[in-house]
Amino acid sequence: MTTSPPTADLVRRQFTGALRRHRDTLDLLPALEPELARAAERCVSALCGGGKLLICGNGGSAADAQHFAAELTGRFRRERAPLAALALTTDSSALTCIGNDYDFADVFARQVRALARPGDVLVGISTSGSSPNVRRALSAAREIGAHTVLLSGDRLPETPAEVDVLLAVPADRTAQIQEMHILLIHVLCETIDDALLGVEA
Ligand SMILES: O=C(CO)[C@@H](O)[C@H](O)[C@H](O)[C@H](O)COP(=O)(O)O
Ligand SMILES: [Zn+2]
Repeated sequence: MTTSPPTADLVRRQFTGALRRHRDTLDLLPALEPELARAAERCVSALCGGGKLLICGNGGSAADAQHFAAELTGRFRRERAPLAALALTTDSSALTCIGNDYDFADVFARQVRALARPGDVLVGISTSGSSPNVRRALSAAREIGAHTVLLSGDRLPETPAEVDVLLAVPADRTAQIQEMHILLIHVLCETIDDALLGVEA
């Protein structure tokens, strides 16, 4: 099979679309910024109080969950102590055992029941907002007394009952929502670092 390079037209459309979605998200900031602040505040209070962040998602969002956790256990931009964050997507033994013996919809919720404590934060990442394993994880976290944050797109009609903070980006295609999610995740990382280290002059 031969492959042809992308046409200039396709590349231009992709970049123009991405710019438009960034602009749309910027326009939504009056609504989004308070939610981002609430999400960051819950993360900081968990981390400062001896708690942790648990993060989950499927496919590309599993990669985003790992990316987010690594920014915290490693470092984001500035030097600081490692922060307690764990992606629930990385333990193939837990994922296959729970998926095989129980249900794939329980792969994150069961880990949440094992690991989450009151005051922790469960961050669910789902472009549809409706993946059963992410939604069950949020419900399990809520039952335990952990805070719940959901990153999604614009397909949810309303904030699910089990979600404290909804960060919904104005896009409806999975890949495009993911592109905005990684921006929000980096904004959260910067906000967390500012709270812990002080705002840079
Ligand atoms: O990355 C992509 C598409 O860009 C896919 O791997 C995508 O993440 C998967 O289809 C997921 O299963 C979608 O789940 P969700 O975002 O709706 O929760
Ligand atoms: Zn993707």
